[in-house]
Amino acid sequence: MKKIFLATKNKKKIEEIKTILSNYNIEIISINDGYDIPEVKEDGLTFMYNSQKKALEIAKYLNIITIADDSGLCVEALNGEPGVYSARYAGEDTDDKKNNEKLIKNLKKIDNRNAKFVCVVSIAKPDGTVKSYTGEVIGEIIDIPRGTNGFGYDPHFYYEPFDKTFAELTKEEKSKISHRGNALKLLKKDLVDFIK
Ligand SMILES: O=P(O)(O)OP(=O)(O)OP(=O)(O)OC[C@H]1O[C@@H](n2cnc3c(O)ncnc32)[C@H](O)[C@@H]1O
Ligand SMILES: [Mg+2]
Repeated sequence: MKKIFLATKNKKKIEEIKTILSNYNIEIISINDGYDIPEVKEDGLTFMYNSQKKALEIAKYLNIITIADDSGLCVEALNGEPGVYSARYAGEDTDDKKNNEKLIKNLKKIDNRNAKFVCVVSIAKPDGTVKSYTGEVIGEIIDIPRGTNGFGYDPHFYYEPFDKTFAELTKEEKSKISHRGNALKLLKKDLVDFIK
């Protein structure tokens, strides 16, 4: 069975990506399987740049085909912030709670709550070949958090078609409509050919 490494230190992402790629005849491995991977500096200005950098560096380091995800929340009234800085919105030594507090504070007295999650998934080979796929999902930011599933900004991301926040969805429900799910849907079309 072919092996693919998931280059992320975010265990919630690992769970979501494994859910989405579960029906393939591939073995998905990650830091949960005892691999120690170096920190990849996310110093690009775009999701695409950071996503490819993470996938390529780890593919070369481990000599295994590698998938990476760079993602974030883009809020219209904040000119697309926090964007590529989503994970460290409230500073280098931050967490989901502090990031969410900063987000809600910055949206105080702002009526326009339009936002989108963006995800760029990249798959890279140790020889430097890389392909990327982008997925998005549109929602609204609500002040009062709802739900305990998911991670990051999920409790504040209201998805109108389901009348729920992303944190009120199961992994399976979220993956069907999420930015990550949408990006991985595109990757899946190429996957078998890419890993041949
Ligand atoms: O870089 P890796 O190791 O993959 O893990 P990370 O958590 O640092 O991931 P990113 O650099 O891509 O930053 C993404 C941040 O954007 C937010 N985010 C991305 N996808 C999300 C989702 O599905 N739900 C909620 N927040 C999300 C959340 O704050 C993440 O920490
Ligand atoms: Mg990161």
